[in-house]
Amino acid sequence: MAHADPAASPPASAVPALRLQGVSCTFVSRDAPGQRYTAVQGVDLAVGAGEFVSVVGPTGCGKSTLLNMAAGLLAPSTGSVEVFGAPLAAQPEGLNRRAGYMFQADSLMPWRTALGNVMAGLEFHGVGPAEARARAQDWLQRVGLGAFGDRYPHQLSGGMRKRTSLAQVLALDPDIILMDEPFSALDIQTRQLMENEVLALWATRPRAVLFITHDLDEAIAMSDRVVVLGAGPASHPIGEFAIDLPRPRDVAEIKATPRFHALHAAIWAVLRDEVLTGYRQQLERAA
Ligand SMILES: Nc1ncnc2c1ncn2[C@@H]1O[C@H](COP(=O)(O)OP(=O)(O)OP(=O)(O)O)[C@@H](O)[C@H]1O
Repeated sequence: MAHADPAASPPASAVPALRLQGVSCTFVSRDAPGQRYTAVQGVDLAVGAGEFVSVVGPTGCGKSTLLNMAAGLLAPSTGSVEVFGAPLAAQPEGLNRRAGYMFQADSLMPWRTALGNVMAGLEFHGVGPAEARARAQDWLQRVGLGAFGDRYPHQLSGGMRKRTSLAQVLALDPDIILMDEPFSALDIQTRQLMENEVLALWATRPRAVLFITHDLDEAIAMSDRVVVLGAGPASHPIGEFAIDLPRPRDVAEIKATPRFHALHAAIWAVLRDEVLTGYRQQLERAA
């Protein structure tokens, strides 16, 4: 019996869902408009299909810049972004259509109900109203808001609004999820609930996740891998850590384990000086 040569035709799963290769991003400087500021430089970062990867780094080091490039919202100055092996710029309008995004700020439309908000994304993607309604209702149910579909965003708590945003993203069934500090505005208990819910939903269908956070505890508790970015300018990954904690995880419980503490100590040893540098830079700019 003939066997395929694995080197000649790698399995589809070997193609990363997302790959940033030699990526840099240079802006016109905010502090001195005549000058340019290279936020990130020479960044190589891949997220496998179904892999949960967090990026941590000091404030202002370029985490959101990386995420925006992965989303296709920002074009790299040099280097390339590939989505399941296809260059991003070659995709319609350069947007990453395989990805759903969840940002720090609420992206809900205040004039639409929770159900209307979840339906809106589906309808925008061409799903008919009846199916959009059914899928939106199903996702609201799954995030625990089945009875709240008729509420407007201002009638929902911060955690409920986050759940609605999560339903909005997951209803589109993206293969990649890009999250930029999605829970940082929540109180600690609600945040832990949301983190556990995201992990539980992710476990039912693991998608590639690129998760940006300031919070090293959150990064370790959630991820398969944590990437540490150095302080800017020209920030780039300076460390990468496989998180070998067992799943399923409860984020509060996992943080009490010796392995979690060992991982935290190892990553913090790399991150600490960068955080201090980032903080110093911020003070200098403010002076
Ligand atoms: N549109 C822009 N124009 C000019 N400079 C920018 C622009 N966007 C980002 N920057 C600069 O690039 C650097 C990286 O910004 P970015 O928001 O990616 O960092 P971050 O790590 O996400 O920050 P934080 O941790 O504070 O959220 C910062 O110094 C920022 O001021």
